[in-house]
Amino acid sequence: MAPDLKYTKHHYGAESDLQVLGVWDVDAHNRSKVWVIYIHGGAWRDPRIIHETFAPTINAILSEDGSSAGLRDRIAGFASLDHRLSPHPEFPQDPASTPPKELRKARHPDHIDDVRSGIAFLQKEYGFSSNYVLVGHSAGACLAFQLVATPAAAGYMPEAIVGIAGVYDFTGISARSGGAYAGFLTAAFGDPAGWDEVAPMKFSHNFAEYWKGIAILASSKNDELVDEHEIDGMAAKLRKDGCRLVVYKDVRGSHHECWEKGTDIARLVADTFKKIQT
Ligand SMILES: N[C@@H](CC(=O)c1ccccc1NC=O)C(=O)O
Repeated sequence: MAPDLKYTKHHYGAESDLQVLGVWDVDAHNRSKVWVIYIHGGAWRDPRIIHETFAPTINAILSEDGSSAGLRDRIAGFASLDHRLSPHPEFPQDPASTPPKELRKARHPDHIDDVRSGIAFLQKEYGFSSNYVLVGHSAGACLAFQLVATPAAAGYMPEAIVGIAGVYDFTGISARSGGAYAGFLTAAFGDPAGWDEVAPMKFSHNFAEYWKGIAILASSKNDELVDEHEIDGMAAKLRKDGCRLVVYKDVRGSHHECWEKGTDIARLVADTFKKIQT
């Protein structure tokens, strides 16, 4: 797992074993350098998709032969966040016998509260202010945009968000899935009547109001789980709000292949570094 970097696992919360994050130190205390922070996907509930799934991308960014040659010198470190998860019917837990810290019973806003706490923990430790690129896959991309939608996070706004295969419109994707996604969306966000209020594509406020960063949205034509409506709708919302936006639809492979391989996410991060100041 990114073998030439020092890896440390930190607990940023005491309520759940999932309130942890991983740090891969490149030049962590150099405040002129940029952090790359990852939020995994897994539909807010999949216990198999955890912060360590960022490792292939880190390796691809550090490999000098790809699109990211020379990038290492600009990077302070990599961090990857876990957050509390919602219940998953394929991984049932008995509340009577499961230790409270292991029980997956999160419901919005628990996931986003944890993302905010995790980033606050990193800020306290390393003080990088806005010198970070926030990368999110699927549900993680949704969480990244939820983060910058609230003024409470103002001190910690990222210079850029890279959203890959993101889920941004819960009502829309649930309808297009023929109801197949209603289970995990309800587990994460409760009654469908409240979904639009918390879905990034449906936010009533303007994204550019609190966040001045650049949005990079990416998708794969071969994504079997998240269709093109999600990226198109989110791009339209960000464009309407006047955000700086770049859209890439050239990610390869199935929904989960991009983080399993890491090379396409590495390329997106490298392109993002070309667009930011630091
Ligand atoms: N493996 C996941 C499914 C999943 O990740 C997913 C399925 C449909 C649309 C988006 C998904 N992931 C988003 O984070 C699960 O079954 O919980």
